Amino acid sequence: MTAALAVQRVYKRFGATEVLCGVDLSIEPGERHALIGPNGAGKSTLFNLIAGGGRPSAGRIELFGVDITRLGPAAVNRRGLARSFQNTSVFAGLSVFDNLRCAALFAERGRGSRWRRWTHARAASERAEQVLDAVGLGARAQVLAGTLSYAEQRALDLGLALAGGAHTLLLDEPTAGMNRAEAARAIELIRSATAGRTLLMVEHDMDAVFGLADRISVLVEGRVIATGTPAAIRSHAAVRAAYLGDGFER
Ligand SMILES: Nc1ncnc2c1ncn2[C@@H]1O[C@H](COP(=O)(O)OP(=O)(O)OP(=O)(O)O)[C@@H](O)[C@H]1O
Repeated sequence: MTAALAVQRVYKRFGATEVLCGVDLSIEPGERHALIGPNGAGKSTLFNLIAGGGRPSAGRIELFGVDITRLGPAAVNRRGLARSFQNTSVFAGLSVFDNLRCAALFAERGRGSRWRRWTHARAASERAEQVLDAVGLGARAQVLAGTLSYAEQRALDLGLALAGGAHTLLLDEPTAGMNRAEAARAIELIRSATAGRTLLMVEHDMDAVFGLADRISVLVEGRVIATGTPAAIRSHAAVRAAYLGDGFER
């Protein structure tokens, strides 16, 4: 089967510093994959490269078999990969619904006849309605996005990626800055709203990682030292030594 996302022998150097040293990752369509590792391991650098925010020094990145190594962020996004940021990217002055409609319109942006543009506008509104419910913001549709709570803004941010039609999502610390109850709700929301899509997330919260991921890769000093199911990673001696610690019993 063609991988949804394939990272092949990827290196990244900044000057004399080698931050990524031959990273391989293969993520199946529909898989939820978490990337964990200590601070400075290179997780954000790898995310940037996948999303088109930089070029690897060497190696190749494929999205559903298509080489995206040298594409910029907009071109990668057009091919169905969306990245959500810790700093949410919602339009504060627009309503929740209009945020979602804009994302859907942008994805549906139609050229051609007036009739075709009208049908695109209608399809965008319908998609916005669907996503609104999927991310649990149905009751907040007409509220200005800037007045949402932080957790709601993260939900809307996820909604923007879904409304844009992304089949592959990169989530950057989706529960960062949330209390335990908010984080637990966010995990459930991500699980239900992204069903059937491919997910790669960087996350430090081990409840979120072990609760959501089908497989986990552990990055240490620019190298993937282990990839496996949560159970395999939990009991992996090198992972425990390098990252989880011996007190980790979840
Ligand atoms: N543009 C850059 N120029 C030079 N060094 C960089 C650059 N970007 C990142 N680095 C270095 O690369 C290393 C990896 O950083 P990165 O942010 O990818 O790690 P991380 O695993 O995401 O860490 P954290 O969990 O703290 O976010 C760090 O030592 C960082 O200082």
